[in-house]
Amino acid sequence: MSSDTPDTSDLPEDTDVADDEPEANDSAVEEAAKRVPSGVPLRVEGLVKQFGGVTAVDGASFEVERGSLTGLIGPNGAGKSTTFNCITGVHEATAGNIYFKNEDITGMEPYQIAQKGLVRTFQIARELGGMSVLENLMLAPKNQIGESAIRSVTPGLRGGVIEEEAEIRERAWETLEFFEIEHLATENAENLSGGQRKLLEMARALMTDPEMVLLDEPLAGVNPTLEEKLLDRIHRLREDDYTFLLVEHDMNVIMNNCEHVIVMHQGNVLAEGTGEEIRNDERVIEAYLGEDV
Ligand SMILES: Nc1ncnc2c1ncn2[C@@H]1O[C@H](COP(=O)(O)OP(=O)(O)OP(=O)(O)O)[C@@H](O)[C@H]1O
Repeated sequence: MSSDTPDTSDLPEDTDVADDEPEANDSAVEEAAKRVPSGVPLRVEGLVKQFGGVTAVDGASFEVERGSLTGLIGPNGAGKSTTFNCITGVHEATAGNIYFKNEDITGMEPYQIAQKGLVRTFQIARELGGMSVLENLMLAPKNQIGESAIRSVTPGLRGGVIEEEAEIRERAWETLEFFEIEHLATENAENLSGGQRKLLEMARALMTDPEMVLLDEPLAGVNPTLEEKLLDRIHRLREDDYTFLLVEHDMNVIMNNCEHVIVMHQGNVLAEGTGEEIRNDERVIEAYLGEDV
């Protein structure tokens, strides 16, 4: 399947793509269509990942809807992190395929996948801990995307190229303000609290102008105030058409925030549905064996 062919089948009904549009609008419509990704940006098909004799992921298949906040849950060892690592190119899949916006990204390098707009948050590495929060943000696009292909982070200009440091700096400040951590701009990252680090990790991911963000336990160790702020920002970004896939052990967070939940168990997808459906699914209850679902 060609990655360059936009899938317009999921265009909302109120878009101005119509047969009777005047010809003068055609190029504008084409441009708009190019910016509209598939309704299902992420599709995982029969994913298998083995480490020696250990099968961590065993044929998992699922889809994530564009603009959704989808939860990926499962008991310890279910294969969630390994799935994340395969999707983002950190691990090479043993078998199966991963499609992002209808393009087969299986086997691509993490930076190539990031270039396509699919990123995951990473813990702030030790070497970045000694740098300021602002420097951490300014380095993020270069680290994850590669200097030659830094995409504009200005809404509506996705796909453009920015090279000037001033623009990256401006975007970094906007991102700091969005997370209300501009007062920490000059602070060394290693001095941040656990919760502030989580905000910085998320902010770094956003600096790469992603369309989809994979969040692996973004709220672990975060106090309730910062947790509320982080969730609020995720919802605001989602309204802005970002897509999120969230691994989180706190079931209340999943149930209260995710409109769709995928449950993994023993490397495969056990069940999918709304939080309510999942909560009442006997197979899920059994898989967790007494954990509070
Ligand atoms: N690098 C590795 N080498 C060998 N086995 C691994 C490796 N990574 C994961 N595994 C194994 O694969 C299985 C799935 O692990 P994974 O970390 O993906 O599960 P998880 O659902 O994220 O678990 P948790 O919720 O506890 O973080 C586990 O049995 C784990 O021990």
